[in-house]
Amino acid sequence: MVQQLNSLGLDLSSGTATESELPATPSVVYMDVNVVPEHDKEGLASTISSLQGMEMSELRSKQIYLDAKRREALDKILDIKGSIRVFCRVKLMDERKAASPISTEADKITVRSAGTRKEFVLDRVFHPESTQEDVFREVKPILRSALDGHNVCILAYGQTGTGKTHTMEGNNGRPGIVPRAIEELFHQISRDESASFTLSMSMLEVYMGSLRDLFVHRRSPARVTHRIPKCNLSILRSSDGTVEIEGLTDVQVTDVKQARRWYARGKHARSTSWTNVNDASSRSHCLTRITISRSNDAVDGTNNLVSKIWLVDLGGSERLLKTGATGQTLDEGRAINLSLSALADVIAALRRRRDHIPYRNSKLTQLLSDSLGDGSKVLMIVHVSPGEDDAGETVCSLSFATRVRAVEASRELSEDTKKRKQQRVAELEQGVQEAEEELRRVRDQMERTAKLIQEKTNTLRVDLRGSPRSPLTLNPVELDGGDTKTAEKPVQRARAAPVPRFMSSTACSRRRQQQAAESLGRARRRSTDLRGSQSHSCYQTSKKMTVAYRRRDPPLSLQCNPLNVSHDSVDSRGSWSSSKTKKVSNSNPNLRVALHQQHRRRMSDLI
Ligand SMILES: Nc1ncnc2c1ncn2[C@@H]1O[C@H](COP(=O)(O)OP(=O)(O)OP(=O)(O)O)[C@@H](O)[C@H]1O
Repeated sequence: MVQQLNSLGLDLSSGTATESELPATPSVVYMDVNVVPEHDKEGLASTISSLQGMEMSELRSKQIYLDAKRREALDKILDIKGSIRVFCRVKLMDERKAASPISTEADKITVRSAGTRKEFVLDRVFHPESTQEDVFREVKPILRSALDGHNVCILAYGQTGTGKTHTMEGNNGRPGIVPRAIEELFHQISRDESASFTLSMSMLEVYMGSLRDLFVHRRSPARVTHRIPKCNLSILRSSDGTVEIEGLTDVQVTDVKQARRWYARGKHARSTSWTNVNDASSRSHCLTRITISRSNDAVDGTNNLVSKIWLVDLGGSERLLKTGATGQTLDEGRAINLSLSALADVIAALRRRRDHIPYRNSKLTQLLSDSLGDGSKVLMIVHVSPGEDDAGETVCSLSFATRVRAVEASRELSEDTKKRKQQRVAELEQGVQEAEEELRRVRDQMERTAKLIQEKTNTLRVDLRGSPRSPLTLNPVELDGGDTKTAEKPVQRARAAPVPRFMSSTACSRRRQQQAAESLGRARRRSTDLRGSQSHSCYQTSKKMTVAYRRRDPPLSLQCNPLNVSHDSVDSRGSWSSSKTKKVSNSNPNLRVALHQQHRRRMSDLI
C-alpha cells in the first residue's frame, strides 16, 4: 500500500510531496475507456480508497499531534513567564513639561522625587516612545492561548489621563489592543484548520457597583425611565465556577468589520452614558468580552471548548487618593477604591496561591472570577504619567502594580536562573514555530491529497459515463453529488447491470451516501426553521456558519442571525436604530436554553 502511495508521489514519512511530484491528472489518459484496462481501473479504485483511508487518516493524526505539541509548548512558555503578568506603560511626555522624574529599563522603572528614589521591577516596561505595535506585540501570545481554550483577562489600570483608553481603544491612526485583538483573532482562526471557531462579543460598564449593557438600545433622556431596564444586570455563577451575566447582549461576529461596528457602538454607548450621568468617565470600568467557541471537529470531532477574553479599561485610580470629597463624588470614589482594591486582593491571593480568593468583595471581581484564576492568563498594564506633578500618584500606581505582581519570582532569581529560564523560553518558542510550520505543510498535503482523490474519482466517473462498453448510465446529478432523490432511479438501474466488482457500492459508501442525503435534508429543514426561529436554532448552526465563513460562501449570517439582533439595526456609522426583530440572547451557550424564557420576558418588557 505504501508502495502504491509512494508511486503516486506521496511521501508519507516526510509529508512534503509537492504539486510537481503528484502524478499528472489522469483524466485525459482515461477519457476513452478503451484505454483503461480493467485491472488499471481496479488499481485506480484501490488507490482512491487508500488515499481516503490511510493517507488522510495519517495526515489527520499528524495534525492532531502537532497541534497538541504546539499548544503544550505555548502553555509551558506562559507558565514560565507567569500566568499573571504586569506591564507598565509610561505616557508620552508633553513637550512643554520639564524633565521627567521617571527612567525606564526593559523590566524596571525608577521614580526620583522629593529626594527619594524608588525602583519597581515588573514583567515589562514600555517607555514613553513605545508604540501601539510595541505594546500589542507583547499581548499577542496571550490571544493564542485564548484560542486554545484558556480564559484571558487584559486590564488597563492607572490614574486618569495616563493613557488607559489610548492603550485599549486607541484611535483610527493608532488602534489599541481591542481593535488589534479582534483583527488578530479573526486572522488566526482563518489560518487554523485544526478546529472551527465562532466568536461573539459583549460590552458592559461597571458603574457604582452596577452593571450596564453597552450594546443595549438607549432612548432620549426624556424616555429613559421606561427604556433602560438593563442597567443592573445580575451575575450568575454555575457550580463549575463559570460566570455568566444574566440578560447581557452577546452578539455573534463573523468578520472583523462586523466586530468593529459593534465595538464602535459599545464605545459610543459608553461615552453617552458618561454624559447622562455627569462626568463619570473616570468613575466607571468598561469591559469588552470576546467569547470563543472552539470545536475540534475538523480534527477529531470530539472537543468543544468555550473560552473568553476580557479586555478591561478600568476607572481612573487617582480617586483612591483624594480626600475631602463629599456626596456622590465621595460615593463614586469609594466604589472605585473598593473595586480596585478588591481586584488587587484577588490577584495577590491568586499569585500567592491562597486557599481563599476573595472574589465576592466587588462586582468587578465577581465578573472576572472565572478569568483570573487557575488556567487563566492575566495581563495588567499599569499606566503612569511621566510628569513631576504626578510623581506621588505614579508611585502609588506602581506600588499597586507590585502588589498585584506580588514579586515572588524574577527579582529573587539569580542571574543564572533567569538566563536558564530565558533559554528555555527561546527553545519552546522555537518548538512552537517548528510545529506551526509543520502544521502548514500537513495542511497543504491534505489539500493536495483531497484534490488528487477528487481527480481520480472524476476519472472513474468520466470513464463510466463515456464508456461505449459500459452498460451503466449513471445520472450526472448523482455523479456530481446532487439531489439523492433525482439520482435514485439511475442508481437502481446501475445496480441491476453487471457492474464490475470494484465499482459496486460498499457498505461504507452506502452509509456515506445515506449521511449526505440526511444532512442535506437537515440543512434544508434548518434553513426553513431559521426564517422564523428563535436564537437557539441559530446557535445550533454556528459551526456550519464558521465553515461557510472559511470557504467564503455567501454569508449564511444573512439567513441566520445568531445575534438575535437584527442586522439592519446596525448601520454603517455604528449608530443604533430600533428594530422590532431585536432580541437578546445569553452569551453562555450552556446557560442559553435555561435562561431563554427569562430573556424573552425581559425583552417583552422592552417592546
Ligand atoms: N502613549 C500615548 N501616546 C500618545 N498620546 C497618548 C498616550 N497616552 C495617552 N495619550 C493621550 O492622552 C489623552 C488621555 O489619554 P486617555 O484618555 O487614554 O487616558 P485615560 O487613562 O483613559 O483617562 P480616563 O481615566 O479619564 O479614562 C488622550 O488624548 C490620549 O490620546
